[in-house]
Amino acid sequence: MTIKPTPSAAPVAPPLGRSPSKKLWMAAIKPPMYSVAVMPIVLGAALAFYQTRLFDPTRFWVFVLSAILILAWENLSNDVFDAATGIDSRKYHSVVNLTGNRALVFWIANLCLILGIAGIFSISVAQQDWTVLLLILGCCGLGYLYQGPPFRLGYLGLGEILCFFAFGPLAVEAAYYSQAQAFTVAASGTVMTAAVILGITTSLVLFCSHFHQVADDLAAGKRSPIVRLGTGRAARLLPWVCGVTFGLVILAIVLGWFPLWSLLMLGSLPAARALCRHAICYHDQPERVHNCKFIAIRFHFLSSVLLCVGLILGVA
Ligand SMILES: C/C(=C\COP(=O)(O)OP(=O)(O)O)CCC[C@H](C)CCC[C@H](C)CCCC(C)C
Ligand SMILES: O=C(O)C1=CC(=O)c2ccccc2C1=O
Repeated sequence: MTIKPTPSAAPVAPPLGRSPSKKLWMAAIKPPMYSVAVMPIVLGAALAFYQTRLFDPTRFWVFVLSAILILAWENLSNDVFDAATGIDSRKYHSVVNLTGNRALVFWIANLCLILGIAGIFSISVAQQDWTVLLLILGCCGLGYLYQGPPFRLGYLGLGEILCFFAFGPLAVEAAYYSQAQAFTVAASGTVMTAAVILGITTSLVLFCSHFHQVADDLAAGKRSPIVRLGTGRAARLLPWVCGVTFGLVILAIVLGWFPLWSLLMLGSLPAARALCRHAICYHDQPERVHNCKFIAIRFHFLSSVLLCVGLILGVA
């Protein structure tokens, strides 16, 4: 299936036809979304502390800032690349539509990427070891494959898989290594299980972001998992996927990979239930389900924070 880029869609004026409102800019920047960049770093550092009692605050904060910059690149370049296919023609909070200047957004995105990678590079220089840089370059590569020409794998419905590996195993292992500077067999079960859990909850955010976009995605030839499954079947999948994350925590505790305190993560069960109920109730009502990804972010954030707290308490 080829996606024929259309001529750059003329910027769409905001609904009111006035200069973009603060609300549109907040929707464009979407601050809560950056939880998905921060939590892999927090989880990786918590895992390293649990395993090695090591924590370097300077490396941690440089990594967090770098991750935020890299995710800013991903989102800004997403608007740039999607402007070429016309899929965002009705996305009033696209930064390209808000500014009407695709080239400017493209170069700002690239600046964010360069600064983000420079931060990661400084960590690798400090460690005299390129492992962290290579892992994060791999994340960036997955990010480009998702939306960048000529790949646009997100249009084939592969975004959630790319998202899982980028924000799960790759980012968490990179954050872990930036602190522990070693991968041990003994730690691998703990680190990988936690990374898989975070990868799943992060992919859930992307999955849930598509519920209200079925019409636009279909029109642009984007066959997201929700376009492929249908909104009803997709919504009914959520309880199973959330259940897998809780099952993995219990399994890891039984296997001795997680401390008993990790049961704290079950505290995010209400957030998971809220997500599932919202999607199941409103899956075919775009005007009601459009905020589903932010409910997914609340589950993602709570579950990962509680898992980190459980790991740290498990040290004591
Ligand atoms: C931009 C992303 C999703 C939005 O896509 P969509 O086109 O549906 O958006 P709109 O509807 O708002 O137009 C995120 C896609 C994630 C991608 C699969 C993987 C990104 C990897 C990051 C670049 C890596 C960050 C690593 C960091 C945590 C160290
Ligand atoms: O704008 C969005 O819908 C998303 C942006 C983003 O950076 C991200 C990152 C990881 C998972 C999902 C998402 C989005 O849905």
